Amino acid sequence: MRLENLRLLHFRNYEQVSIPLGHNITIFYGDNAQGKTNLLEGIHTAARGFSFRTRHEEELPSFGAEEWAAELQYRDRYGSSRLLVKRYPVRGRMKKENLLNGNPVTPREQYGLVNLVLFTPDDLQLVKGDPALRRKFLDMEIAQVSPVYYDLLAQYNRVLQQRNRFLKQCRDREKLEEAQLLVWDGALAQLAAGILDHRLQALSGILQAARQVYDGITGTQEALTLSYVQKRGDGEETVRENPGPGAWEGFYREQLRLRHRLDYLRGYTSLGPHRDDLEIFHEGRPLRAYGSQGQQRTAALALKLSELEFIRSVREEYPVLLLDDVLSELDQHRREKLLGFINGTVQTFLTVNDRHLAPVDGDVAAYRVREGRLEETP
Ligand SMILES: Nc1ncnc2c1ncn2[C@@H]1O[C@H](COP(=O)(O)OP(=O)(O)OP(=O)(O)O)[C@@H](O)[C@H]1O
Repeated sequence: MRLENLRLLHFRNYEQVSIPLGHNITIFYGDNAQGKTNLLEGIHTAARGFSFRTRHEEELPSFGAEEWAAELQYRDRYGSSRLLVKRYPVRGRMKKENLLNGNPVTPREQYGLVNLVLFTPDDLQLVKGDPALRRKFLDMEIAQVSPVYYDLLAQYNRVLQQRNRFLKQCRDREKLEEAQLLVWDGALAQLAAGILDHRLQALSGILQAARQVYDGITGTQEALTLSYVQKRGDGEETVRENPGPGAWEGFYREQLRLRHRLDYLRGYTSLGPHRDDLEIFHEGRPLRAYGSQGQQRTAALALKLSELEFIRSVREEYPVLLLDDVLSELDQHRREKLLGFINGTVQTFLTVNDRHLAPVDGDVAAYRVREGRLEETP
C-alpha cells in the first residue's frame, strides 16, 4: 500500500495544498500549532472518511469557510485509486460525499480501502490507560481487515444502545419487564458472541507480532503475554479458551439473563464486549501494576507495531503508518528501534518538532511546516 498524493481544500489551516506523498518516509516538522497534525488528519480523513481528532465536522473547514475537501491518491496491489471526501452546503444544509474514483462509497466500504495504523502519544497509555483504549486498539485492528467484524461492531453498538434505553425506561416506570428484556438479550448475545470470537482469534496473531518487537527492544524472550478479561458486572474472569461463537452465544444469553436485576438497577448492560479488557503482562506480572514507565511504553509500542504485521498477514501488504508526535515521547533507544523497524518496510508519515529526532535516510522527504505552508528541505 502506497499513498501517492494528498490534496486539501479549506481544510483546517490549509487553504489549498497538494503534497506528493510517494516517499518511504515523509517528515513534517516545525514548531507547535503550525499544522503538522492537520496534515495527518487530512490523510486520515480522506482515507477513512472521518477525522481521528474530532467527531464534529464543522471544526474541519478553515476558519471562515464552510466547505472543505480532502483527496488522496494511493496505490495498492489492484492499482491506483483516488478517494475524495468533501462537505459543502446545499440549500442551507451540509452535504457530505465520499467518492472512490468518482463513485460513492459507504463508510463500511471505505473503512478497509486504505489500511492505516495511527500512533499518537495517547497510544503510549495503551497499557495503563483506560480499558476503552485497549478495546479501540483491538477493534480498529480487526475491523480494518474484516468487514464482517465492522458490521458486528456497528450492529452490536446499536442493539446495546436499545437495550440500555429499555433498561432506563423500565427503571423510570419502576417495573422490570423480563420478557421484553429477553428479546434484547437474544439479539445482543448473538452479536457479542461474534465479536468475542473474532477478538480471541485475532489475539494470538497480535501477540506473536508484538513479541517480536518487544523482545527486540528489551532483549527478553517471549516475556510479553496478553490475556483477554471479561468484565462481568460483578467481577471479572480471564478467558482461556475459545469454544466458538455458538457456545459464546449460549453463554451470553444465560449470563445476561442472570444479570437482569443488576442491569435494571444500574440502567445499563453490565456484561459484553463493550466492557471487556486486555491485560498485558511482562514475565507473568501485570505491566499495568508492576511495570516501569519504560516497560509500559515499550509494550505499547510493540502492540501498536504489531498492527503492521497483523494487517500484513491478512492483506499481504503493509498498511501505512501515521506517527503523530510520538518520537519526542520516546527515549533514544526506543526511537532508534522504531525507526529501524519501519525504515524501508512501511510507508510512514510522521510529525515531529525537531527534524533531528527523525534521523532516517534513504527515500525520505522532509517538509518544514509554518502557519499552514510547507517548505521542502533536505
Ligand atoms: N478549522 C481551522 N481553520 C483554520 N485553522 C485551524 C483550524 N483548526 C485548527 N487550526 C489551526 O491549526 C493549528 C494547529 O495545527 P496542528 O494541530 O496541526 O498543530 P501541530 O503543528 O501539529 O502542533 P503541535 O506540534 O503542537 O502538535 C493551530 O494554529 C490552529 O489554530
